[in-house]
Amino acid sequence: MSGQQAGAEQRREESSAPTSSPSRFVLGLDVGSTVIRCHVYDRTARVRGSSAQKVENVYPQPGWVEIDPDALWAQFVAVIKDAVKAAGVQMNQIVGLGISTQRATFITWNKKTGHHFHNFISWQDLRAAELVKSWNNSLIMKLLHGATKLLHFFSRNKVMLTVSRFTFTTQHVTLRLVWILQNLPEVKKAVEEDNCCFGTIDTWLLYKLTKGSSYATDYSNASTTGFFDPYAMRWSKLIATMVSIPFSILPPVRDTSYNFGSVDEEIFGVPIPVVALVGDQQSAMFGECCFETGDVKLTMGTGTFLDINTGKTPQHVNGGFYPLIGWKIGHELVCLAEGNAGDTGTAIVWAQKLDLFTDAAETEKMALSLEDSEGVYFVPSFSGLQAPLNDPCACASFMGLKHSTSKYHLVRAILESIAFRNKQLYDMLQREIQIPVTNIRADGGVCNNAFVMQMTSDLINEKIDRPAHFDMSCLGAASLAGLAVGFWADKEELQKLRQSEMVFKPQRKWQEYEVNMENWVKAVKRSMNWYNKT
Ligand SMILES: Nc1ncnc2c1ncn2[C@@H]1O[C@H](COP(=O)(O)OP(=O)(O)O)[C@@H](O)[C@H]1O
Ligand SMILES: O=P(O)(O)OC[C@H](O)CO
Repeated sequence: MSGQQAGAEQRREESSAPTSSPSRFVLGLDVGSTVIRCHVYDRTARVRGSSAQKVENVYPQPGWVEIDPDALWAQFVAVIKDAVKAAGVQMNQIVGLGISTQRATFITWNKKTGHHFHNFISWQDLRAAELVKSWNNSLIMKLLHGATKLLHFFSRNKVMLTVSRFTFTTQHVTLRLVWILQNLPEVKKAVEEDNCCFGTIDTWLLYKLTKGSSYATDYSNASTTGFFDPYAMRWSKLIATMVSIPFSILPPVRDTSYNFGSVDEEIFGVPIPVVALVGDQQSAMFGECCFETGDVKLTMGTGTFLDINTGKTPQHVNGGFYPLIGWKIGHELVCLAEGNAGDTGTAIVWAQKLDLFTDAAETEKMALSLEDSEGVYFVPSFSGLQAPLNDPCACASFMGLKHSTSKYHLVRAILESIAFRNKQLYDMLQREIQIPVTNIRADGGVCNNAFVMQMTSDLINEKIDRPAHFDMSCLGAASLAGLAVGFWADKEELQKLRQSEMVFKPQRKWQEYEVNMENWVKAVKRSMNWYNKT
């Protein structure tokens, strides 16, 4: 049954329901890299109850980042129960569940027993760095690039242009999955016996929630794996064949707002329909109501993700920004182009662990208490540097430390580095995407920070709108779920419900930052290729 069909049924049910029937709500969940949270939304999109827990990443070796699936499952169930309790409502008042997830974090499990073969391998994990390097320098890639460049020259076909510029990254699932297939004998054996399931977090949660009766992902999540073809809208035969990923382990891909099946009654006591699966950045885009071509959102959570709505067709790859499926709802297909920086909130969390402050909220005042960072620069690169530099071997570093450097300077340098990365990404967007930017909307935990917001607005010389609630991934998932069950009629209704808290306007000319930014770029360059030398 499609999301729209489910919606029609729900609307029918509501119109015949007695007026005294209890209020209904939808749940929006976001499984982030730092926090897993659930909000209970009413019809006005107001949050009626919430719950959140910190996600515990596991670091078994330098550069490896994993999540224990059993711990994640326990947290997922707990935040739902706690949020519903906090809202003071009953589980049977929940008409739909929408799940937004960190993308490209994956797991494999035994098809017969449902037992996982290993922890989730996070999108931040660098174990495939060597594979990435050797594939990108391989003869096959050179031949592929050469052949498609030639084909593009004669045909002007944009798909050929995209393939001619395609490179692997550690953030893609592709070569991390290849690493698992090559290094875990148990997985290899299961694949040979056709007993292996692959899934990103959404797929695995759906499988767990439905006790194995539903196995699927959605287009937005699939498009972030690195081996999905957004032009043909199916798993990429070319990439899967090239790196030997067996098709037999991949889930079917469905619409984003869709009836994926109901939660097994044993879990929450009632069978709640799972009616949206969506990648967190695409979800934030939907929650921000970035529905029109040219709408931009800037999410600053664990990482920074800058996305632009590019309309119905995927953009060709031009270096840094990559094409993604935003969402598919029936005949409506929205594509995005995205650029990212891997370490944003991670830098804040790291500094907090060092006791530079006790609460992230303090960082804003600490930064504002100084005129400048006194020539101290921070390079936010715990998981390498993404576009435009694309260096998985870059190190995180402070440069320009002096006897007079205090923790305040360090904190200010960290916040400035986030704004500098935003400027780098925005410049890249303007260079690569030939679509005029309409609105820019920010979200994610770090957008709480007015220092980072103002400096970003100054640097890019644009207004940036901050919503009343920053958990746009939760709201997006809830919105997509709500549309599927007729809780909300259409996107126009959602647009009317959107609340802006503040608009940051440029106050200083970007040239005032020019010298600082140049010095920061110098620091970034000096941090590059570090782990190759040591
Ligand atoms: N006022 C603040 N200033 C700077 N960082 C903040 C502030 N409030 C929250 N954060 C950071 O936001 C991050 C969490 O953002 P969130 O969007 O919830 O992450 P994710 O969805 O990736 O799990 C954390 O690293 C936290 O330290
Ligand atoms: O955990 P987040 O919210 O920073 O998002 C992670 C991204 O989805 C990775 O692609």
